Parts: sequence; structure tokens; C-alpha cells
Amino acid sequence: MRQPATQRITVLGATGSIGQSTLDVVARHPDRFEVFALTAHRQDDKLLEQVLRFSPQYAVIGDVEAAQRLRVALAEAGSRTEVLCGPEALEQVAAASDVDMVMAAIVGAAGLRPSLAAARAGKKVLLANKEALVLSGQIFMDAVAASGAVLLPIDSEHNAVFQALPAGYARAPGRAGVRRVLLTASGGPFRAAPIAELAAVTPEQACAHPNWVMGRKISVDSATMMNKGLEVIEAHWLFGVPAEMIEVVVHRQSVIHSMVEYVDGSVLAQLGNPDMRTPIAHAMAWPERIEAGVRSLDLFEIARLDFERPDFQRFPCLGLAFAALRAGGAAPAVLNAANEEAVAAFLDRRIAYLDIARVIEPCLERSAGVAVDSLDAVLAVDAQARDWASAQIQTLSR
Ligand SMILES: NC(=O)C1=CN([C@@H]2O[C@H](COP(=O)(O)OP(=O)(O)OC[C@H]3O[C@@H](n4cnc5c(N)ncnc54)[C@H](OP(=O)(O)O)[C@@H]3O)[C@@H](O)[C@H]2O)C=CC1
Ligand SMILES: CC(=O)[C@@H](O)[C@H](O)COP(=O)(O)O
Ligand SMILES: [Mn+2]
Repeated sequence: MRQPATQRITVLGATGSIGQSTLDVVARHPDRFEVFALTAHRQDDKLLEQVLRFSPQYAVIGDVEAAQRLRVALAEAGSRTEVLCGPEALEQVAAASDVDMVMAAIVGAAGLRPSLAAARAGKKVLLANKEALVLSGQIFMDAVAASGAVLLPIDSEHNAVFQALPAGYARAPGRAGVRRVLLTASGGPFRAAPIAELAAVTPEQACAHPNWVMGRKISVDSATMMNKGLEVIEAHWLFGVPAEMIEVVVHRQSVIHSMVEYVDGSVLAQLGNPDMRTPIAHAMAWPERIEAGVRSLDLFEIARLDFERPDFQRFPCLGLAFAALRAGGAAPAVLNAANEEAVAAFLDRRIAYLDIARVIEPCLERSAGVAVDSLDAVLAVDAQARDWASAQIQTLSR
């Protein structure tokens, strides 16, 4: 059988949870994938190991000192990888003409510019960085349409929806006979915790997700269900569905990754063990299928699948995200920035878990009437919302 041509990949956020799972899939298919560039923010030790293993053309790291340490270590090891530094270098390796596909797996708004650079350059964009779409949905989707980029969702729910939609689906649910998109949510570590205990939960407890091992920011988002809120907005942009057509279904086992209901009553679901190598391999090889190292789903071991309605009182962040999507304009960007600041403050133990929603809500109220019709406007709103959130965090700090 003919071997498919090798695809050159840039992995943005290579040292993170998604980045490492991506490299695991790459390593299983050396005949298919070649690493063009790997990027990290601060973890030069981890990046060094990855560079020595995958020999990319470029390695990018956030600060000058880390870059210098990396250069010295690579020179000693006889590596020919060139080390670059800073945010412009991220855009450079995302848009380089030698690159076929870009795994966009930087966490937070920091991922926006390089993810957008890949979209503008017409790459196959494997999007894990949901914050980029929440911040700049219209701008991002316009860039994809203008350049002819292929945008494939990595987020497990959105990858599941993509798999349950017809081939060639063009963001027009009515034309495809789609009635609803059902996004599943685990409910996180506090789904059933006594409400009285939530005031005192620690970052360690919030990061102990019942089903997935992920970075700390997204783990806290899962614990507040802001992750699902961001995913509702992400689904809106990816699939062209309004808020009214998106339903969140709490499904604690995380075996059904999401569903699409059609007008004839059919509901198509994608199932699998909770392992991000499945959506990553799906998107990397799409439209083919490749082995991902994920064990078979044992339905007899799982035995049951449970479903509940989300509790908007326990999880106010989910309601705030729906409100931001309905408000439109600057609201989703403000929601995202205030959430990033609040989560960082919680992880630093400056505010309590329940304060996260208390930081975001007043910021969202101030977002009405602000336009976001350009990247500069989005970045200005992001900066403004971080100032609002910081002031709120100071008020709440213990
Ligand atoms: N983990 C998961 O299973 C899932 C993650 N996602 C999304 O994927 C994205 C990545 O998540 P995850 O892998 O868990 O996150 P991690 O925190 O594990 O990794 C984040 C990566 O981004 C890098 N990074 C952090 N800050 C910056 C910055 N300012 N500039 C450049 N690079 C930066 C980190 O570098 P360094 O290591 O050097 O700090 C690291 O490589 C998020 O948007 C998340 O919502 C979506 C679905 C599932
Ligand atoms: C793996 C993935 O896609 C995460 O976004 C996951 O969905 C988090 O789980 P929650 O359903 O708890 O938010
Ligand atoms: Mn998800």
C-alpha cells in the first residue's frame, strides 16, 4: 500500500498536556509525521528532552534566559535545532511555508495570535486552544474562510460533534437537519460535593479531575464548569449553532464525548475512553484513521452511563458563559479574560474557589456596548477586562 506523504507539524504548547499527547501520537507514526517546530513558555528542561527526541527545525521558548540555556544544552548535545524566543517567533513557526499542520495547544489568550497566524496562513489547524475562539470567534472563522485553512477541533466534545456531523458540514445546522448539539460535561470534582464545602476547596482538590489529566487552568475551569461554558461558545463558532440549540448534559463517566440530534429524532454520539490521543489522532490523520495507543472501550466494565441536568446554582460560571454568548460583542472576550485572571488568583491562593464567579460577573456587566471588530479591539478588550478583574480580585483577596 502507498505510504501517505509526510506531514510537517508545529506543536504550539508542546510541553503541556495536549502537546505531550500529540507527540505521543507523532512517535507512533514516524512515517506520517515530521516535527517542524516545538514551543514552550518556561519549561526549557522538558522542551530540551522533546527537541532531542524529535529533532525539529525550530524550538521556541518564552524568555531570553531560558532560550540561552536551551541553546547551550542543545549545542553540547550536537543538535542542529535553531532556538527562537518570544511571541513573534510563535507566529513565525505557526505560519512558516514548510508547515502543513499546527497543533494549537497553548493555554489561554496567549494562544490567540499564533493560532490565528496558522489560520491566516491556510494551515490545517488542530485547535485545542478554545480560548482563541471565545475571544475572537468571528475574526478567527473569517480568517479560516479567507485562507482556506482546514479547522479541526481537538477539544473532545467538539471533536465528537465533528464526527457526528455529516462530511462537508458547512456551519448551517438547518441545512444539515441538525436539531440540537448535546455537549456532555463530567461535572468535575465538585459535581456532588456538599455545597457547604465549596467555600474552602483547595487548588489541589479543584485540579483533581475525576476522568481527565489536564493542565491546571482547564482543570479549574472544569471544576467551576466554566470549561463547559467556554465550550458552548466554542461550539457556537465552530458549528454555527445558536445558544438555544446547545444543551449541556452532565454525564459523569466522560464516555460519551458529545452528541448531535437530528430533526428525524436520530441522536449520533461519539464514545471512547477518556484519552485525548483519540481526538488528536483523529484530527491529525483526518479524513483517515490511525492507531492512537488508546485501549478499547469495555462497555461491560463501564456497565452504566448516567445523565443529569446541570445545576446552574452550584455552577454559576456556566450561566455566565451562556449570558456572554447571548450578549455577544465584547462579552465573551471579557468573560474569558476575567476568568483567566480569577483562575490564576485562585491557583495562587489569593481568592477562594467561590470568588471566581464573583470576579467575573461584575466584569461582564461592564462589557455591554463595546465593539470587537478587529484583532486590536479584541486585545484592547482583553487588557481592559484584566484590569477590571484585578481590581475585583484585590477587593476579594484574603
Ligand atoms: N489538557 C486537555 O486534555 C485539554 C486541553 N484543552 C485546551 O488545550 C489548551 C492547552 O491545555 P493543556 O495542554 O491542558 O495546558 P497545559 O498547561 O498543560 O500546557 C500549556 C502549554 O502552553 C504553554 N504556555 C503557557 N503559557 C504560555 C504563554 N504565555 N505563551 C506561550 N506558551 C505558553 C506551556 O508552556 P510551559 O510548559 O513551558 O509552561 C505549555 O506548553 C487549553 O486551551 C485547553 O483549554 C482542550 C481540551 C482538553
Ligand atoms: C478532555 C476535554 O475535552 C476537557 O475539556 C474535558 O471535557 C473536561 O471535562 P469537563 O466535562 O469536566 O469540563
Ligand atoms: Mn473539552
